[in-house]
Amino acid sequence: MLSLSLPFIDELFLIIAIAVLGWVLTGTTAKPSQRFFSATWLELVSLLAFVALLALLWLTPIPFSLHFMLLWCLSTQLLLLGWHLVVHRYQRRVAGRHSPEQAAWLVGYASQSGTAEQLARHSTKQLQTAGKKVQMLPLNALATTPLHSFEQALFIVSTYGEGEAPDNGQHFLRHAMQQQPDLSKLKFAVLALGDRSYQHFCAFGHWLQDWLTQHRASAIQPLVPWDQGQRDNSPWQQWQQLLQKLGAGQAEQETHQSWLKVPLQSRYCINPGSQGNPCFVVKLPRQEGMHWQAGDLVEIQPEHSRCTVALWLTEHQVFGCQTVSFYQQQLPLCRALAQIELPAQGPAEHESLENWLHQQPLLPLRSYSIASIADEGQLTLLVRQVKKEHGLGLGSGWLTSYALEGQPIQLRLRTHPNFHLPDDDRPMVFICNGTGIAGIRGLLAERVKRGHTQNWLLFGERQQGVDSFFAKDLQLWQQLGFLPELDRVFSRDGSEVRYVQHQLAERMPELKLWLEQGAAIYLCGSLQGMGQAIDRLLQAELGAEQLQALQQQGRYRRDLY
Ligand SMILES: Cc1cc2nc3c(=O)[nH]c(=O)nc-3n(C[C@H](O)[C@H](O)[C@H](O)COP(=O)(O)O)c2cc1C
Repeated sequence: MLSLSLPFIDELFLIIAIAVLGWVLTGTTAKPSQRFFSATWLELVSLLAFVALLALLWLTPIPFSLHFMLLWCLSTQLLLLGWHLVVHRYQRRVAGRHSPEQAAWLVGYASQSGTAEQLARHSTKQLQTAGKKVQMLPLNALATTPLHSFEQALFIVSTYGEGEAPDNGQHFLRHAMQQQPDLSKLKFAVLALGDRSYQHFCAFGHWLQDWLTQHRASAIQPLVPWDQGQRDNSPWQQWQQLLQKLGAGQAEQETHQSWLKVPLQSRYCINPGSQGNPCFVVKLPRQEGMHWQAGDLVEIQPEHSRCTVALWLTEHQVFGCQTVSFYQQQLPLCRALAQIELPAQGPAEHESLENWLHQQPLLPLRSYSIASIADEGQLTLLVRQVKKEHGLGLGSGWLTSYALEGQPIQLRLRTHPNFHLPDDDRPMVFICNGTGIAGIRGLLAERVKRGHTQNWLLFGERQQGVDSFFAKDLQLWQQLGFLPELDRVFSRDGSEVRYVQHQLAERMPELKLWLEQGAAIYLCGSLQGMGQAIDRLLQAELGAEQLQALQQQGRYRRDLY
C-alpha cells in the first residue's frame, strides 16, 4: 500500500491549488447563464476525478508512478484553463458586438417594405457622423438585447395589416407584452409611418409610444406621425429638427428618389372576360434617372379624370385654363385641380386662387410593385381596376382609364429591400395570387438574367382561360429550364374551390425538401384569405419556431396588401 510521504502532500496541495485557482477564475468570470457551458464544470469534474484517482491509488497500488499522475493532472488543468480562456475571450468578443453597453444610442425600427428601415439607417448615419455610438436594430432583436441598457432611443416604425406590427416587430410585440421592464432611464422619440386611408393610422407607433411611457421611459417629444399616402415631407423635417437638437449631423442624401413625369406608353387588359375586375398591364418607358431593382415599388400621384375636373369647374364657375403656380410649376388650373382633393367649396370671392389651391391636400399616393426589370427597358405594372360606388379607385382609375396614352404620369421609384433577391443562387419559392404576381414576375426575370434556375412558382387565380397572367413569360422560362416547378391553381375551373394554399398543403413534402436545401419563400398578394392561410399552413407544418427562424434569416418574406 502506498504511504503518503511529505513531498507527495506538497504536490497534492499544489495540484489542488491549481485546480481551485482555475475553478475560481473560470467560475467568477462566467455569467450564471453561461456557467454550464464554461470550463467551470469541467474543472470541478476533473478535480473530483483526480481526488478519486488519488484515493484509489492510495487504497490499491497500481503501476503508475506518482510523477506520471502529477504530470497528467497538471497538463489537464493547464489545458482546461487555456481552453476556458479562449471560450471566455470569445464570449467577451461576442458580448461586445451585441452589448448595448457599447452604445448609448439605439435606433430601433420595424419595417415591412423598407421605408422605416431606410429612414432608420439615415438617422443612424447622422448620429454616427456626430461621433455618437449608435446601434441600429430591428425591434425583434430587442427581445434579446435589453432596452433598459440604452440611454436614448429613436424608434422609426410603420404599421402593417390591420393596425399591426410589421414582421420584424411582431416578436418584440409579443415579448414586450410579457415584460415589465423599468425604463425610467430611457429617453425616446417615435417616428410613426402609416397611411391615413387605413382605419388604424400609425397604430403600432402609438402602441409603442404608450408601452414605453407606461414603463416610465420619457418621451423627448410627442410621436411624429407621417402619412406615407401624402407627398408632405414636413414630418421628416420635424424629425430632422429633433436630430439636430440631439446633436446629430446633417442629412447627407435625400431619403426618397425624385419625382418624375413619364408618359404612359401603352396599356391593355390582360384578362378580358374574367369574372374578376379587369386587370391592365401598364407600360412606361424607362427614362434617365429611373433606377430600380427587382422587387422594388413605384409610387404614383393619382389624378382625377378630365370629366370630374370639368364638372367641378362648371359647378363652381371657375375658368380652368388660367395659369397658376402649383408646387414650383406653372400649369393650367385644370391640371392642378386634377391632383388635389376637390372640396365642396371653391375659393371665396376675395381669396387668392393660388393660396386656396395650396391649402387643399393632394390626392393620396398609390404604390405598385414593378413587374419588370430595368434591362427590359420599360417599367411594367399590373393594375386591377377597382370599382367603387361613384366611379373607379383613385390609383387604378388613373392608370387603367383616365390617363391617356402619351399623357405624363407623375411617379417616384421606391426601394423595397425586404423584397430584393438574395445575392446567391439558393432555391426560391414564390407564392402569389392575383396581381401579386407583378412583383414576382420582376423577381423571376431577374433570376433568369442571373442564370439562377432553382425557381418554384405557385400562382392562384380564378379561371385558366382568362386569368393566366404572364403565361407566355412563364412558359418560356419553363422551356428554358428556369422554372422547374410551376403550380397554377384556378379556383373557379373545377367543381371544388381550390386556392394556392390547398396546392401548397399538398406539396408540403417537396417544400420541406426545398427548405432543407436552403430555399427562401417570397409571398405576395392578398393579405386576407391567401396571405393569412399560407401563414397558418406554414405555422402548422413547420412550427412557429422554424417559421420565425426563417423570417429572421430573411428566408420567409411577405408583401401582402
Ligand atoms: C398591407 C398593408 C397594410 C397596412 N396597414 C396600415 C395600417 O393599419 N395603418 C397605417 O397607418 N398604415 C398601414 N399601412 C401603410 C404603411 O404603414 C405605410 O405604407 C408605411 O410607409 C410602410 O412602411 P415600411 O415600408 O417601413 O413598411 C399598410 C400598408 C400595407 C401595404
